[in-house]
Amino acid sequence: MTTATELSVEGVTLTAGAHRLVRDVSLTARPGEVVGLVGPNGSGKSSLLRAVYRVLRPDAGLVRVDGADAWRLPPRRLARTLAAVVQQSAADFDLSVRDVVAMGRTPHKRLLDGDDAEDVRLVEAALAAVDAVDFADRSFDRLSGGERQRVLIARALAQQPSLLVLDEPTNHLDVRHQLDVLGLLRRLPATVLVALHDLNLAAYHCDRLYVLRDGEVTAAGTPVDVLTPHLLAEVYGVSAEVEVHPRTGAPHVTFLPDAPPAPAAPAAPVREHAGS
Ligand SMILES: Nc1ncnc2c1ncn2[C@@H]1O[C@H](COP(=O)(O)OP(=O)(O)OP(=O)(O)O)[C@@H](O)[C@H]1O
Repeated sequence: MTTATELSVEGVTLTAGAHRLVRDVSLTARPGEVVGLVGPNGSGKSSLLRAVYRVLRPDAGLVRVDGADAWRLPPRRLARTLAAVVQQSAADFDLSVRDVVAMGRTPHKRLLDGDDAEDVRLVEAALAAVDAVDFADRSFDRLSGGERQRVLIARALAQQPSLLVLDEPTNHLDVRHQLDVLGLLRRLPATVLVALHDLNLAAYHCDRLYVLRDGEVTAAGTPVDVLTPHLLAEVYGVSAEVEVHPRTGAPHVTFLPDAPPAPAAPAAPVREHAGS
């Protein structure tokens, strides 16, 4: 893997037709950090990630990758830096699992180059990293949702990115593979930006979190600073207790069945805490 990359999103606004998806969002992910993007359904997480991996062009603002405007970089150069694991669409690969993972090597090769020994080694290592060796020869199309998700993560690993962007990578995964995948992300010598719904996984595995609400950043900071009962009531409308777990040292959220207290004040401004 190459040296980790710095990602900087500066005042990004995204629209689709008349619909504003994200407004004036700024965030940074420093080299080697795992930064989580959390927020309710429809808050703009996937849209923001699409701007980062260059599918949805910002109407305003910049996405910088090691200082360079990501939208002006040659696509191949960006693909050598950034890999994305996006929400799965319908099956679209009539390929074996190993072939799908090998596609991750494409940005590092010239047209018509075959796989060399290093490509083969990296593909096998990526398959092993997500526990997919046993089904490497099967058709991707016939895998379960969780197996497919792991293969798509392996493809991103084979790409050897220095910046990895993932949209709900734990979707479909059983608890063992959720922990394995997020643990793996932490150990990568890459910068990671990951959208997650599971706040306890986010709390444990992310260095910092950004909370999106209605397309804007409403809070940012370390998990312990951000994941407060007040924020959870305000942003998600849920009642919760938050304790620092004695074994993990990370905040642990317990959701309670009762309604949250009525918010005392209108939406809070962005709170960037120390260390963010
Ligand atoms: N192309 C589009 N045209 C119109 N509206 C869109 C488009 N893409 C997304 N939206 C809307 O923008 C909002 C943000 O969507 P987005 O997928 O970014 O949210 P999200 O936070 O990732 O949600 P989820 O947690 O449900 O995956 C939603 O209300 C969505 O319906």
